[in-house]
Amino acid sequence: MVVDERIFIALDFPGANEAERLLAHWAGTAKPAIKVGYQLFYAVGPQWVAARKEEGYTVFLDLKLHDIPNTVAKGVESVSNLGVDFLTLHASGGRAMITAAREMAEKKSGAGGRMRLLSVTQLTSTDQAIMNQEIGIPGTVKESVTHYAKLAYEAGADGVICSAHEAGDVKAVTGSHFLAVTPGIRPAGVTADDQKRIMTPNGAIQRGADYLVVGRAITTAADPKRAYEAIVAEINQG
Ligand SMILES: O=C(O)c1cc(=O)[nH]c(=O)n1[C@@H]1O[C@H](COP(=O)(O)O)[C@@H](O)[C@H]1O
Repeated sequence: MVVDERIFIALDFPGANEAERLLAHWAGTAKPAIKVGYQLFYAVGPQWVAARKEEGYTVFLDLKLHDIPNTVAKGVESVSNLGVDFLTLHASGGRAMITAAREMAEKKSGAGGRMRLLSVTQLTSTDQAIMNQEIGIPGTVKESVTHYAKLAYEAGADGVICSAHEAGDVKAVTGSHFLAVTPGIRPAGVTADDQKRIMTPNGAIQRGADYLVVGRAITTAADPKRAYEAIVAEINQG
């Protein structure tokens, strides 16, 4: 069984039973990288997450922190104790908030290294009309994403969450090592659901994405492992 560290499976489930049933498909094989969002986190708590780390999973904790710098730093302090690999925070929280998070992540770095911080730019469920008319940000989505990417880069984040459409633009205004992590992944023939800025797995890699976040295309498939393996095969085709 092949796993690919570039794919994070979004464990968007109501509880531990559902999440563990999904992970059981990989029992006895290499472990896929997982993303725990707040639906699962609020249900199962930090101990469940720490236990997955102890089992050897690469864990991306998607809590999308957004608050005053001191509060976010304290949140990062607590999350750092879990040993997770990645944590999200909103770039729209501003420079001081992101820098406070980075400083705390550094202070708390241990033998396993430092937790990496990913700043959310414009959600992949947002298109230009929503951004302009509802959120009140003028211009194009690309302009907003690159603005936030530069801010996040300068403030000390390790990368951003953006759609694959902007992955190359993000690299152009930051650097090749600044991570572009892309949800909104839809293999050919899979419905977009609530996502607006979607891309196929191979299209995302071709546009410079470092990591793909894939939820329903795997978790609601009749055979989740087969769906995952098809995505691995697609991105390795090049
Ligand atoms: O931060 C995220 O992970 C995220 C940011 C974003 O802009 N869009 C987005 O879809 N996500 C997450 O990525 C996953 C996408 O799920 P699917 O649309 O089912 O593949 C969900 O867990 C979302 O919370």
